[in-house]
Amino acid sequence: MSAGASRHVAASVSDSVSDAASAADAPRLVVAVDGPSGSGKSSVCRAAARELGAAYLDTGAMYRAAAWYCLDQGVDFDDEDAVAVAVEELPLSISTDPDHQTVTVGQADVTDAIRGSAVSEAVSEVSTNRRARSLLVDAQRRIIDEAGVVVAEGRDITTVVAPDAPVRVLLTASAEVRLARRGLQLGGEQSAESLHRQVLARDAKDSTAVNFTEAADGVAVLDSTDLTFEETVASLVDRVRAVR
Ligand SMILES: Nc1ncnc2c1ncn2[C@@H]1O[C@H](COP(=O)(O)OP(=O)(O)OP(=O)(O)O)[C@@H](O)[C@H]1O
Ligand SMILES: Nc1ccn([C@H]2C[C@H](O)[C@@H](COP(=O)(O)O)O2)c(=O)n1
Repeated sequence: MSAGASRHVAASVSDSVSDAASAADAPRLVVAVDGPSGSGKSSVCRAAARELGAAYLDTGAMYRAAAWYCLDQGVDFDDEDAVAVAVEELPLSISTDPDHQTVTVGQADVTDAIRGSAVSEAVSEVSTNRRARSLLVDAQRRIIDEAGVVVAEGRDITTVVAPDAPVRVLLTASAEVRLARRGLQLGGEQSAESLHRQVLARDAKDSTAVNFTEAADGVAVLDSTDLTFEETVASLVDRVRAVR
């Protein structure tokens, strides 16, 4: 199966937002993965999707793109209605190809910009906005539906976006290990305070909107604290192959 290639720019978040488009009779399988910051969701799920020949959906990138758009439009984050309206009109397009992650807002390629500190610090203002969440959840369900076979990761995929997925996994690791991994990922020069803000403080704020610290009924825990990256990917892939 193909993970998709071309991109379509959407008129708003309510329209088509991904490159995923599967035929009605194409195989379907949703792999839902949630977990806290730095647990390895994006890297592990992207690698697993590649190995499975599946599409890959990074829902955090959608929240980040929404935050980028709010910043770009000068939206007042204290005004919940204004944030929701911005997300409603968000012209978002996201690739589901695990080999080519691209995110565009209108004509702007924001793939790199959404990883910057301005967006990282603002994104919880979007993810804790109920109307914004509801719009993005609807868009995610549409993308997943079109993708056929897809590994989707975030904070509420196992519980809200795709609670009926045949594979549902909470990917965890100890706070100490997650901080160390994020530090390494960012080049080893971040202060302890900065890492704490980017990992644990963000988790604390995001936890007020959704629960991703405990596995819901039927969700398997994959604790990667003592696993290598390759062992973690293999464990996820094995769980998918067991139901295929
Ligand atoms: N089992 C593992 N062993 C060692 N390193 C790992 C493991 N899993 C992930 N990593 C590394 O940890 C770092 C953080 O992983 P990643 O960015 O995928 O986390 P995340 O859960 O998507 O975080 P966030 O939600 O904040 O975006 C990456 O550099 C990744 O390669
Ligand atoms: N399904 C999701 C995905 C992400 N979020 C929030 C949590 C983060 O603060 C932000 C960015 O996610 P990341 O790129 O760090 O995975 O979006 C959420 O609430 N629900």
